[in-house]
Amino acid sequence: MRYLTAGESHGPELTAIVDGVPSQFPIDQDGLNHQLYRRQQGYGRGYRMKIESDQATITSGVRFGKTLGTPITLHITNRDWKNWQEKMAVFGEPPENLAEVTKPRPGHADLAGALKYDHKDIRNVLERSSARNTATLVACGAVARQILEQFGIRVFGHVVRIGSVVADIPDMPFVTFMERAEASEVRCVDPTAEQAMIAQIEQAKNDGDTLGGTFEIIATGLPIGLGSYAQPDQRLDGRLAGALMGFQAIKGVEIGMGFEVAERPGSQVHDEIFYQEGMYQRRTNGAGGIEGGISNGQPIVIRAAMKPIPTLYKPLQSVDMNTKEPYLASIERSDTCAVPAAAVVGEAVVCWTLAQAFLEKFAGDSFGEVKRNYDSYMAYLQSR
Ligand SMILES: Cc1cc2nc3c(=O)[nH]c(=O)nc-3n(C[C@H](O)[C@H](O)[C@H](O)COP(=O)(O)O)c2cc1C
Ligand SMILES: C=C(O[C@@H]1CC(C(=O)O)=C[C@@H](OP(=O)(O)O)[C@H]1O)C(=O)O
Repeated sequence: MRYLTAGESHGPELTAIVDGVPSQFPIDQDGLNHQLYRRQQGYGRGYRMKIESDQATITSGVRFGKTLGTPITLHITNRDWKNWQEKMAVFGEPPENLAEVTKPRPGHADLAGALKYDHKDIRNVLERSSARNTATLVACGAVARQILEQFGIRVFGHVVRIGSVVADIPDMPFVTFMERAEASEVRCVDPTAEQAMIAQIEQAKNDGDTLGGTFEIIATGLPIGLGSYAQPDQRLDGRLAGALMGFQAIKGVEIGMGFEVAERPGSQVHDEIFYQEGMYQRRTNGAGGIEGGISNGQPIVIRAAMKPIPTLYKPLQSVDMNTKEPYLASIERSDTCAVPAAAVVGEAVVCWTLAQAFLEKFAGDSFGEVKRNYDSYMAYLQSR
């Protein structure tokens, strides 16, 4: 399974082509749109999220609700396009009053992108480097999620930290945990931390500043055996870390115990193996569900660190690329904090990566064939 995405932040639409989804798979369009809706929520986002109401329209690869086994095209309209038609016209001359963006924002793609692609107007960079594209990642991830759900695999994300506020993670049933995060304005399961996070976002907004944070993604119900140690690019841990660092502003990824493994002796890191009730069992999950680049049947647990939003309403020092004179960086309409949204994008890219590895292991042209391969492997595992 693979995808390509396209589209500018203020262009007419975003597009994704998803290839390799087996045939005869039922696609739930409301399910896709629900994931897009979730990405738009979260305290700290800017005015753009009030303009948009993301919906995925499918124009190929699905007939009467079921996949054909051929490429699926997904479109997401940019409602804001109507305000940008002249400035973002595909053909014709630039309008006379066009204000070019020439003062790169530290932390954004502006300077490196303008120099690399020889753009004088930084808008030509920011339109595509913008995290608006994460809507397409969520749409692709939503297709992947629907495949995983058919096999009892669930993927869920929640916010652990925003700025200096860290959530206390309570021990509670998984379903309650998910419900709590879903109901929280910052996707945080700790109500005390949630209030402190909101206060800190407000403070940053008033100060013209921005905030980052960390989120955790948990995937349950995975079979043993996704990914491989055979080649570096087949390792599931590397693929998941790459997927998370493959979208805007993610600067660090930890799996399981993460960086703590460096501090502890082996006896306090590795998960002992037991054989009980006819199966192999673990009592701990320091490995975060992956050993040797392969899923080991335990929940996969990954955390990602998001840097603060680069556009500051109280801008940082920069340089005008036309005059080389010192200037404050340009201000583009912006979010103050997008960690809750990033957690939803994180879920989506994890769904995608897991579904991709799943379909490599249980490959089939039709959904029925995938299911037969899965059932037969699960029966085989019972015999080991
Ligand atoms: C969901 C989400 C929303 C974002 N919103 C903004 C924003 O409003 N303004 C901004 O300057 N950066 C925003 N960013 C971050 C930039 O897109 C990102 O920092 C930039 O593209 C540079 O890429 P890098 O951080 O990976 O180096 C957002 C990121 C995500 C994931
Ligand atoms: C549009 C989205 O996020 C955008 C990501 C973003 C950036 O620089 O990454 C800048 C902002 O764009 P705008 O200036 O149009 O408000 C965000 O709103 C979205 O998440 O759908």
